[in-house]
Amino acid sequence: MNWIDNLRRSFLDWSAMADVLPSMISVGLKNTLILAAASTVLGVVIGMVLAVMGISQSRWLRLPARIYTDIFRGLPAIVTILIIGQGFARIGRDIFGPSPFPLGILALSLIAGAYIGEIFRSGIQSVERGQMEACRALSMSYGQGMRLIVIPQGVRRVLPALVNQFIGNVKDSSLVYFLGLLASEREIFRVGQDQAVVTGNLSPLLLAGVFYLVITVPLTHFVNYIDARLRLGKQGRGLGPASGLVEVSELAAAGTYSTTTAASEDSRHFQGGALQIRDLSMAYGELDVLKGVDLDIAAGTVTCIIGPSGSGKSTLLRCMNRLVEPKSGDMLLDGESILAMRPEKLRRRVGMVFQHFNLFPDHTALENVMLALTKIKKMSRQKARRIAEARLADVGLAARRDHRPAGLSGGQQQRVAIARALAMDPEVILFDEVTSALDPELVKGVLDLMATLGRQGMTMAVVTHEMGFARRVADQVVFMDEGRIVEAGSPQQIFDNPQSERLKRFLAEVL
Ligand SMILES: Nc1ncnc2c1ncn2[C@@H]1O[C@H](COP(=O)(O)OP(=O)(O)OP(=O)(O)O)[C@@H](O)[C@H]1O
Repeated sequence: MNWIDNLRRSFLDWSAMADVLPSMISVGLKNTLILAAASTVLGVVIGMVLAVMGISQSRWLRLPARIYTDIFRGLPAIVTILIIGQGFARIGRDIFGPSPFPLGILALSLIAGAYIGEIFRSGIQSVERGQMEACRALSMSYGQGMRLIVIPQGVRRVLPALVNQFIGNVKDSSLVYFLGLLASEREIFRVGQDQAVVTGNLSPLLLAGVFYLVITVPLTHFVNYIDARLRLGKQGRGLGPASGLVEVSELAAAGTYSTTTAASEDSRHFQGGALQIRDLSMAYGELDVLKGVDLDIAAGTVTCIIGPSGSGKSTLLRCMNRLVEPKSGDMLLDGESILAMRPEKLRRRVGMVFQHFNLFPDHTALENVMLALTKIKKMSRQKARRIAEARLADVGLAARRDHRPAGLSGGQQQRVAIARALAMDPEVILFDEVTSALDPELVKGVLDLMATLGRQGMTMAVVTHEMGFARRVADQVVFMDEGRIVEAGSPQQIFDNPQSERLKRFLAEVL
């Protein structure tokens, strides 16, 4: 078997491998890691700048980012390395001395930056819009929302892709030998190749290949593990997924909120604010969505807004905390014009709970509730923690405070969202179809909690399809159609004695 011997001599010459091993480790491995790590770090900086420019509103920021990316992604790596490494050799010598090593790192960084910028951009843009809305509803500015929630979440999503980029840099570092590195600067490939020439066989190169795999393969598995941990977080042991019955009993056990008792037995009392809406109109472009809405919501009362899909219910709610801006009209909160307030200041007083919860997935239940307290209200962590724990206990989730949203049922997530809004101590809470995304058996827990808040004097505007809830809990029911309030009155007036044809038809369909 002559050819087997040939192969063995070419690739498995153990003594040639043993000879090259020390310099492979002390020179090659070290330099490859320096090249790859430095160019990844620099590439991350360049990439983050490119990503922020790339998603900017300004064309003059987007355009240069686009051109940069197209150029450095389009050119073969070796061309960039030679152009930078040799074309700028003189300047490089003046700045860095005789070694071409720093220019090699720079060239690799410029290439990596173009890819990393695209990775970051797609990561940031893949974060659901609801996350930024939740930030704004918690009275964060756009910049704070980006910095605290959207960018970290986007970056976490692309962590595996970033590690792939590091792996790419490990491999691309083999190209900088073209620049004529000094002997002490040779990377893995160059050490292997030089020794292959000396021994006349490919075993040192095979060893170089093994070294590359030793770096890259464990890294891939490690990042997958980290990714899974970040996503799921630390899950409490022994607390499995909850059924609807468990959810209701969680609330009953919470003590402060009882699900069945009358107002006198509820221990808390909120100081709800009063809302007045005057001739409010709003349009999305050409589409008139609200057409002169007038509505009074007395302090400490529950107003349920019902109506067919597309009638403008959510838009009316979103005007009240200025997630969208009306075209004309005004809204008053305790007599003060909402439109004259700074939106961030308004949103401290008017909280919001969304259909899809919009919890921050990388944060535990406790951290979700604490975040705005520490970052917006500037409370100490201790104080914020105390308040957050109390609000989570109020909604029956003391035992699940260390869970991330992914480890909670929809009903529990929604109760965390309510605790998060309550923790800001608002005067009004807006509820936008908060049970529509829940499995039927989880709806009751959330509605019971809302009913209790209503009895405790929180001013609530509730867009809902739950007619039973509206009838049982609302002080006032408002029926909207085609951007107008068609009828408003007590639940008895609306459900038992509807006046307009449109409301009669609507009730016939939904009841
Ligand atoms: N961001 C937006 N851009 C453009 N049009 C929008 C936007 N949001 C809502 N609309 C449109 O405005 C109208 C009112 O929407 P809105 O969500 O307020 O209605 P709704 O009564 O809450 O309906 P639903 O019960 O289906 O949520 C609809 O025709 C909708 O398509």
